[in-house]
Amino acid sequence: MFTGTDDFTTLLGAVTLLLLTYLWCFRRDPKLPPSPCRPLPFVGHLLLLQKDPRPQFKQWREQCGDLFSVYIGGTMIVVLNGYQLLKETLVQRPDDFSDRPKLFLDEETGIGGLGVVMASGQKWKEQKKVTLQILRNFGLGKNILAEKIQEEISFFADLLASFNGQPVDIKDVTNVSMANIVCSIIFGQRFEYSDARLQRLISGYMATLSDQQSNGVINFIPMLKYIPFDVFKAKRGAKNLQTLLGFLREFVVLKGKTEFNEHNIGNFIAAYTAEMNELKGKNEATNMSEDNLTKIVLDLFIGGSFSMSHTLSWCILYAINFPEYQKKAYEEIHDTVGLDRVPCFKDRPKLAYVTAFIMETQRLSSTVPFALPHTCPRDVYVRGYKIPKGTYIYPNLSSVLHDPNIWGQDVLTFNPQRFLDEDGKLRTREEFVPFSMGRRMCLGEALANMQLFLYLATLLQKFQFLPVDAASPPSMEDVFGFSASPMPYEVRIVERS
Ligand code: HEM
Repeated sequence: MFTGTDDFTTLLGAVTLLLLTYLWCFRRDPKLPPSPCRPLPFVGHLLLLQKDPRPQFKQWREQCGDLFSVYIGGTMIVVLNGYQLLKETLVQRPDDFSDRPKLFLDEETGIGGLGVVMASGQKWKEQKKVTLQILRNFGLGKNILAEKIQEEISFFADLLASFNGQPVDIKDVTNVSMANIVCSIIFGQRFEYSDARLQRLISGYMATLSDQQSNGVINFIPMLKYIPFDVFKAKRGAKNLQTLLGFLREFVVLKGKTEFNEHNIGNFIAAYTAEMNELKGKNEATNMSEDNLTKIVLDLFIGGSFSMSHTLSWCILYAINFPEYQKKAYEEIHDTVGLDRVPCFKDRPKLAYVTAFIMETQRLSSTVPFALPHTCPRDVYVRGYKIPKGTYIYPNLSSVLHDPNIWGQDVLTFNPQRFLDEDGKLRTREEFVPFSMGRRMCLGEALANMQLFLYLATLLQKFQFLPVDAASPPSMEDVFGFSASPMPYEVRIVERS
């Protein structure tokens, strides 16, 4: 029989043992980047992390410095903050900071690590180079890209006109139009907005992005995927992504085999297939394959749809909230291009205010605040701290785009003027990094710039964007998820006479 004193001693011993085990397991290597506080066993800082970590990361940067670490489960994540540090790492040491970590959902596709977005090393370099080359070729000479974009904009403008100034949720329609642009580039065809195939693609990618918010934690605590009832949407996420990939693969077969013609390579799938056939015909070493192509098609579809749709929605939201800036942009278009023809990409150098309006939208909205996760292929040292091989590294782009030391104390105010000099000429700044920095920078930057310019210039030329209730324009707060999107809002789109 134990006495009360024995019970107490046993309990005290057990607690001490647990405490020592915890301190042993979670002892800090002083060389690792500092953390805001000691992580808890099994969960790390998970319970501390807010749904929107941006304000928290700002505070932790002040507490720990530009480089800090957070733990989810036992997995360390390093957050890189500030322009100088991002330059020191992503730009000046590309071999150390350009790989991607493995992500659970990508592995579930069965073709994980292929394509561009999730690939690393030599395979990634080749696929990115080929993809960029094809897009560049489309942008040269006859400029297939500009033609496709302008064709889509004219359908989009007809749709907006059909609303007759009635309130409409702009996000629903921008989404469809942006996805259609990607379709015309990769498949060589656009769809009617009501076409079931387009709707299927859009619902597929939206489901994938929304699932990622629930199952992202599995990347750091893998055993969570075995929790019953699919609490973390692991199975659902994998199934949705498989469905989307299967559908895209049908197009790869259609455009790359069934309808393939070496002399008509005006769509991405055909151009990639022609290049692959040529290299294989010459027996040259290449990683080009149908699986890589399918994955790139997925990358372009997701990469080219959500960020573009969010950015255009932000542009229109700011236009509603700042009618004086909308007017200024319209007047510039009116005085430079006139009203008898639609703006073309060659007009861009003359439309400095419109361009500054888009840049300020991208800076303030910072739609992809943490870029995509990077990793290092070996242990590396930064500012005296060790980042072990395979660590998840998040470049905090918002910390640059919202840095008052770069942009001034009014950093959170929308003001296109900050991208113009005294003579009204465009002022580009190297700290403008919505597309990230270094080798992993967005592959679609040039396309995005052309697309955003053509959309905004054409839409402002044709329409006035007005709030539904002039006394209370829609909120400029964002919704933080995989990206930062505007809260749903309605707008009245009135044709200019
Ligand atoms: C306003 C629009 C866009 C923004 C703000 C944006 C932003 C980004 C960012 C921040 C990254 C991550 C870079 C990193 O990991 O450091 C990225 C990667 C990527 N983006 Fe974009 N993007 C946009 C439009 C597009 C478009 C139109 C496409 C293609 C049609 C595209 C395709 C990609 C691809 C394939 C990658 C992966 C690049 C790599 O891993 O090497 N993006 N983008």
